[in-house]
Amino acid sequence: MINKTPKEELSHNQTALAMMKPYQQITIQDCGEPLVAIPLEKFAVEFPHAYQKLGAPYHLSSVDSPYYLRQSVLDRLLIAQLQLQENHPHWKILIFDAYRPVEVQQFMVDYSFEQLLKQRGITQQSLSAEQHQSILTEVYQFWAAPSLDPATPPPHSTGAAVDITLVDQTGTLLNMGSEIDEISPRSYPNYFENSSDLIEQSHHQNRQILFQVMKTAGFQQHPNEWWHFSWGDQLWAWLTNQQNPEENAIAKYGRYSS
Ligand SMILES: C[C@@H](N)C(=O)N[C@H](C)C(=O)O
Ligand SMILES: [Zn+2]
Repeated sequence: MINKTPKEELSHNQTALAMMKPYQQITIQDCGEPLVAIPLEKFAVEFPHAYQKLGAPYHLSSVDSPYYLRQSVLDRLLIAQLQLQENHPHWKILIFDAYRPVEVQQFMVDYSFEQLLKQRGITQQSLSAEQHQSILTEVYQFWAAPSLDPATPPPHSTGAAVDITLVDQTGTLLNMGSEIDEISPRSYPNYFENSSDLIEQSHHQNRQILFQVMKTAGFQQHPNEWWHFSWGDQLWAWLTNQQNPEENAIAKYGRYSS
């Protein structure tokens, strides 16, 4: 992990502020619903969890597992899976990530920044201020800022967001054409929509199956990420209002604190 100097810390925080997203202006009135354990036997899941494998600090939180969601969000995820199984018996939703403490959000932002440096063969020593800024901007297109401000919680820290994919009746992952968390345009939900390549068309169809069942259950999809869905958080409310301005939706969930 990169140990940030105070100057770098300031620069990370300034970039996060400068990159405030429009959905972060949405009012939050937390309904106080509990965070509940996901019944993992009903879904598909990978063990060990991807971020726990990387050493993410779940132990700092009172909820020390990613497999938690707010009650109504879990209810809707179960509805989405039933919807999926109407057309695809025995297929399952694979839960990649759900509740994420802010400490883990910070860890993953730092990790993703470090990975991009590695991929581009840039060392900390040779990193210019411009490169630093531009790589951080890329990271924040896919990761929410690890804000501790109650008015701008990272979506997963509310317990209302979930990162998922699909497995078929044999437990095999459907090919979505890119890995979860890939920082690239291939992660955009409709990236393969107009492809003439048959394999890429099947990636799009698979993404559409996931999108449709989640939409039916009331979820909104992150505009840059085929795998990220939420119900009741600020992004959900903002997207709902974009689609139907008369809704005036506000967020039902803020950062979860026990
Ligand atoms: C990158 C992905 N795992 C994710 O969860 N992104 C959203 C926007 C987040 O950080 O809340
Ligand atoms: Zn997510």
